[in-house]
Amino acid sequence: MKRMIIGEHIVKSFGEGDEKHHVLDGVSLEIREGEFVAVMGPSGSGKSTLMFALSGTDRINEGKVVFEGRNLAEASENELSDLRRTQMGFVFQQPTMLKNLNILDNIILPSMRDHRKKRVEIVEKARALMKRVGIAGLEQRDITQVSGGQLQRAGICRALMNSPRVIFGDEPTGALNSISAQEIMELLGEINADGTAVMLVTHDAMVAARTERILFMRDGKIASELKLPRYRGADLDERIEKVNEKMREIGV
Ligand SMILES: Nc1ncnc2c1ncn2[C@@H]1O[C@H](COP(=O)(O)OP(=O)(O)OP(=O)(O)O)[C@@H](O)[C@H]1O
Repeated sequence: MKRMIIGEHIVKSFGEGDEKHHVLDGVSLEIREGEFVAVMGPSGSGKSTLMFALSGTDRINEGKVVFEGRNLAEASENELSDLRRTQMGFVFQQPTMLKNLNILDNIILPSMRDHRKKRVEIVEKARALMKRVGIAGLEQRDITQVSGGQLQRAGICRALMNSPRVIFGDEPTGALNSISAQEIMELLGEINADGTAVMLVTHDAMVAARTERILFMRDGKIASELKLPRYRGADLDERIEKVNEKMREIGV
């Protein structure tokens, strides 16, 4: 598979002088087209910061991030925001949705900024996605009238509206009970199987065990990596055990 994102010796620091702290301390990695990757590691090890660096959400201090052949350091803020909107989807622990809009309008909101598209086409796409993720019929509900799992599905629809090349997820199952979490992972697995790369930050070994490559971070560096065969619905417990074993081995 072709390389999609290349990170070379990424340094990201916060603070000044004596207070300066390298949150990412020379991280190099590659994400290939269609890959399913998880990032694990202790709290504060730099997982979310890495995701923000790779997605061009945050500028880095040193090193390089190349997305689809494009050096992000050379892109303007507008170009970065276009790139994120058209090529990337984002899913967070709690989908940030507006209370005064119903589910459908929340899903289509970011796409409505693209004036080249007609509302009717955008709505049609949103309805198709809602059907695909199992929340057809909830279009007119308020965001307070659906379950956490349903809201996350709506967040995933929103992330898929522009058919991104990659979905970045920061603890996408973190606010869900274990059944909903499994269902959301099932869905992300299907989206990945259709060719969209997925990169998830997680503390949950069950989540990581469903991916095919797990990066373990410690102190702003990638301390280790675990590769797994593509998950096909069996042996999840064994996979979880492999993840836990690796974490014990490297002490994270
Ligand atoms: N904007 C910021 N300003 C200052 N420090 C920051 C900023 N963003 C992150 N940090 C610091 O960088 C470190 C890494 O943060 P990051 O959120 O990447 O960790 P994480 O591994 O994702 O942690 P968690 O699992 O708790 O979400 C933390 O010490 C955090 O306080």
